[in-house]
Amino acid sequence: MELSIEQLTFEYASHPLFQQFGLTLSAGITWLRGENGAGKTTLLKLAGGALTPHGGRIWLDDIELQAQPLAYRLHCYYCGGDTPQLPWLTVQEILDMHVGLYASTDIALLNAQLQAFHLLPTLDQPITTLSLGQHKKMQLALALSLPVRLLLIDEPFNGLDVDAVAYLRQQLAAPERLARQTILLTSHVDPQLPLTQTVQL
Ligand SMILES: Nc1ncnc2c1ncn2[C@@H]1O[C@H](COP(=O)(O)OP(=O)(O)OP(=O)(O)O)[C@@H](O)[C@H]1O
Repeated sequence: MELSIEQLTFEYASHPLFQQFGLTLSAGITWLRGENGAGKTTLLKLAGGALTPHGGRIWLDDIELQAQPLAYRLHCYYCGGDTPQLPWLTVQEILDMHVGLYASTDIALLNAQLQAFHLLPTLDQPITTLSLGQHKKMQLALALSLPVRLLLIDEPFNGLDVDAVAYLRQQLAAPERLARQTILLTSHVDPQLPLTQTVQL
């Protein structure tokens, strides 16, 4: 598994953020560092196909994002902690939607992750009624279950209780996961995970 970003150019109206930016990531965890406003979240969104580059190319193995956007997206999951996009759905309906999109999802694994994050009692709640930490946990339960090659996680530990932080560290550090997934995460504190590399923006 390899994420390859070539000559990436991207700017917001008043912020030229990336100019001819390049990055290659292999399997395992990459810690993306940088001060507030450096562009970490923007880079995750670009790599996840949630923002469109103004120049350059992004590949996941042999799938180019711009050329095969749907195929690319089916191999990656962006875990951003953003507010829900479909606020009228319940937690279960959000989960079902993801299971429908990512066809070979292991449902038993997803249920185990939901149980570990104490989310099973929330399944019938409207997604908007989850607390910040519960919403993060729902996204992380999906991140840890979906059969994707690329995981993009913005500030994985923000808003989590102590037990959830420990559980997430153990799950992310599992050797079989590190062998099969490319994980790009941002964190302002040392994530205390086995790292393949650190990238400073
Ligand atoms: N939609 C937008 N329109 C205009 N500017 C934006 C937009 N989103 C982000 N920016 C600006 O782009 C820059 C990078 O933002 P980004 O969220 O990627 O930074 P970050 O490194 O993740 O920051 P933090 O550590 O604070 O989360 C910031 O200066 C931000 O104000």
